[in-house]
Amino acid sequence: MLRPPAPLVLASASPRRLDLLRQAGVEPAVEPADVDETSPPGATPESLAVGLARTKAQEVAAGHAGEDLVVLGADTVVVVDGRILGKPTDADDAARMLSALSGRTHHVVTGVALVDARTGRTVDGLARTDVRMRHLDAEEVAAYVATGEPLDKAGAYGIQGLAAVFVEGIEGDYTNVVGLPLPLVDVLLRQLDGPA
Ligand SMILES: Cc1cn([C@H]2C[C@H](O)[C@@H](COP(=O)(O)OP(=O)(O)OP(=O)(O)O)O2)c(=O)[nH]c1=O
Repeated sequence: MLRPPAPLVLASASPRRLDLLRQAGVEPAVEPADVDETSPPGATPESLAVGLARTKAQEVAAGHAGEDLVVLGADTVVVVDGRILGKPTDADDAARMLSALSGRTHHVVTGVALVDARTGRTVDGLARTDVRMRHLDAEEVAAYVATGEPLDKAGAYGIQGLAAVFVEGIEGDYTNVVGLPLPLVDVLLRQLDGPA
């Protein structure tokens, strides 16, 4: 279970992140951040994920300056062949992403940032999980995309949903793949509460 030092605000519209926090015993206020998620040229997956997590958390924390709250931001990207896959723009983009992941091992990176709204202190970190996906044929990809599940998810799949069938194995934290690495959140909450 997580034990935040102050009430938590989730700076995210992701229902998966809310579910994971609830699973860990926390009922956060939800205040999605409105940030531009396009990848700047030269960004690495790690710098992008952590940078966006910080931007999301700091934007929401700015609206609560001085309040005794902890704001959590996160960003998840899928990486294959060094290429960053965010959320697909449409069904064709989703099908392209799934074809790129078919029969391969890729990795999922989630950046997490916590901001103490009272002091402005920010801590961040990232988690990485390798995911091995079995071969998917074109007809199967089309059927999966038609369910709509891939469209709001990085890499165009949900390991917690229908795509569980496609995943042969993972190396690393499962909750990271779903969108919020709970063991990392625990470490960061302790860091935020500890000496500077
Ligand atoms: C790889 C993978 C991603 N995802 C989801 C988690 C995230 O919601 C989403 C990645 O997009 P993000 O941009 O990280 O998050 P978001 O747009 O959903 O929410 P916000 O920006 O407001 O924080 O993909 C899954 O649900 N299952 C998976 O297996």
